Amino acid sequence: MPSTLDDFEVMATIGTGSYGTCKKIRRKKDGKVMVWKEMEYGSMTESEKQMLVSEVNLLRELRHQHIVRYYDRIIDRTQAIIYIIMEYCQGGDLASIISRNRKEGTHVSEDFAWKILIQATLALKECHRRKNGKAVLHRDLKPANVFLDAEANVKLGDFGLARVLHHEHSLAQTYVGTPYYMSPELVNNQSYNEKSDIWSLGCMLYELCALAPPFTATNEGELKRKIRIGQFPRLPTQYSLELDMIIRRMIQVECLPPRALELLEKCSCENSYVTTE
Ligand SMILES: CNC(=O)c1c(C)[nH]c(/C=C2\C(=O)Nc3ccc(Cl)cc32)c1C
Repeated sequence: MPSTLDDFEVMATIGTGSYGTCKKIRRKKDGKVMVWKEMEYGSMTESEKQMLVSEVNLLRELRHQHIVRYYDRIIDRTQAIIYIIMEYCQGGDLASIISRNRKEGTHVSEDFAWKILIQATLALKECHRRKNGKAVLHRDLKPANVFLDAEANVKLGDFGLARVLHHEHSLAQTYVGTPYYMSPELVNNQSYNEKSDIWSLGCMLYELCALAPPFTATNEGELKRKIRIGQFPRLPTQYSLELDMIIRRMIQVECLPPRALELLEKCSCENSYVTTE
């Protein structure tokens, strides 16, 4: 029996994310707390709508402990809104942790940084593992799209929708914000691939520790120049050389960053103290 809007009670608006509004909801029949992301599709072309539908169906196949679980979707054709029903992540997103640390002048611990690195890489490895020939690329890895459950375990969210809404003809969503995590292939107008996700993950982990992105600029031209050069400061000295080095491996211009699997092998030999599962 497909879900309807009446099956749920809206508890609160918890975020206006990159692609719509996130609301905390409670399922009436059993009280289970979930979220739905409301996305207006009225201004999308037919092909974008088809891409969105096939994208959501693909994402519903993703089952992994470090990827936000997609449960269902409701399409309200009268309002041209799709409601994507997903797992509730009580710990919120990494963007909130970074801004709080910036305000308080504090930093996440080394253990926490390794935990996020390993669990987010495990999630990417699952997505990049090709299923019937289709890898799911995130395309918009950033602190606002990485969530934490009640035990501060990673839950990667907003998978793949970026492709639909960043589609060059898309009117559904104008891209907002400076693309600090833009990978070298995007700077050079080449196609996005798995290693672009790894590059963005490296930038995100760098910002989690350093409280600023590796590459900053006042305009996109300057940002692209800095990314091409690929030089950025070492992590704050409270973080180990090993952590700095593995993040540096992910943000490499001269030779392509490693794939998720290679990263995990490197982590396991350098950090037996961080449990990965
Ligand atoms: C202030 N907001 C929060 O603390 C917060 C909390 C407790 N949860 C969230 C967001 C999500 C959440 O809890 N589950 C999600 C699944 C997919 C997406 Cl795109 C977002 C979420 C947020 C933004």
